[in-house]
Amino acid sequence: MESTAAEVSGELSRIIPGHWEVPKALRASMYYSLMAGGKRLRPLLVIAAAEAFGGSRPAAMPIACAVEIVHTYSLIHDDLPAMDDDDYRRGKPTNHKVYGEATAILAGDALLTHAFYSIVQAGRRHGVPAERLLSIVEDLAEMAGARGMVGGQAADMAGEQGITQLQELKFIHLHKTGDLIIFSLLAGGRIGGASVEQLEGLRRFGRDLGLAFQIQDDILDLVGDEAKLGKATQSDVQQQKVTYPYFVGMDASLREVERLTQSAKQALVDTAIPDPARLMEIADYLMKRDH
Ligand SMILES: CC(C)=CCC/C(C)=C/COP(=O)(O)OP(=O)(O)O
Ligand SMILES: C=C(C)CCOP(=O)(O)OP(=O)(O)O
Repeated sequence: MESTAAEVSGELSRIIPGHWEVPKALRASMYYSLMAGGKRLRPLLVIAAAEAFGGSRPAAMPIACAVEIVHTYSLIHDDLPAMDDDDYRRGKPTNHKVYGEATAILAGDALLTHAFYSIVQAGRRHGVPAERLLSIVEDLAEMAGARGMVGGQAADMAGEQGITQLQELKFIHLHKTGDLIIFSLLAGGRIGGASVEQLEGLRRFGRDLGLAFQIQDDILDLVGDEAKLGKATQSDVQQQKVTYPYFVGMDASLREVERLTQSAKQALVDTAIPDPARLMEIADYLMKRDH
C-alpha cells in the first residue's frame, strides 16, 4: 500500500501540464496541499478495485488522481475560516494560512475542475472507452456535488449549532465522507469492467467502509495523537463538535467501526469478485489506523 501511495504521489506531482500558463501563487497553492502527504486512501481504493477485476493500473491512475484532487480541494475548503477554521492539516499550516483565503478558495476551485481533466486523460492516454468515462464523470458529479459530498458538508455546517439525532449524523457521514469512497470503488470497478451486480457489491462495501472510516475519524478526533494525525483534535479547539461517540459512547463507537468493517467485507464475500484480497486488506488496515 505504501509503494502504491508513493506512485500516486509521483503522478500528482505533475498533474498540471508543464506548458500550461498558471499564475504562480495558484499553482504553488494547489501543489502545496496536494503534496502535503495524506494516506491516499481514495486512490488506493480506485486502484485496488480496478485490479480486483484485472483492470490495468496505468488506466486507473488518472481516476485515482482525480479523486485525490477532489478530496484535497474539499480539505482546503473545509479548513477555511467560514467552515472549520483550522490551522493545521496533514502536519502543515492550512492552505489559507500560507496563501491567504482568496488563493485557497481558488486553489480548491481549480483542483475540483482539474479532476475532470484528469479523468478524461484515462481515455486520451490509456484508451479507456468513452462510455466508461461518461459513467465515471456522471458518478463523480453526483457523489462529489449537491447530492453527495457538498450536500453532506452543507448538512454538517447547518448542524453546527447542535445535531440532536444520530440519524442526522449518519446522513452527514454518509455524504460528506462516504460518497467519495463509494465513488472510488465504483470508478475502479468500471475501469476493470465490473458487471452491474459487481458494482452493487462494491457500493455496499464502500457504504459501510465509509461510515466506519468517518466514525474512526470522530474517535481519533477525541483520543488521537495530534502529531500523528497532523491536525488539531478536540482537545485543541474552541468549539466542541458533535461526533459519533457523543451519541453512543466510546466503546459502542469502537464496536460499530468493527461491525461496519465486517459488514463491508461481507459485501465482497457475497459478490463474485475475482480478486478481492487487497480491498479486504485496506478495510482491515483502516479499522486499526491511528492517523
Ligand atoms: C465540500 C467540502 C468542503 C467538503 C468537506 C468534506 C469533508 C469530508 C471534510 C472533513 O470532515 P471533518 O471536518 O470531519 O474532518 P477533519 O477532522 O479531517 O477536518
Ligand atoms: C473525510 C475525512 C475524515 C477527512 C480526512 O480524510 P483522510 O483521513 O483520508 O485525510 P488524508 O489522509 O487524505 O489527509
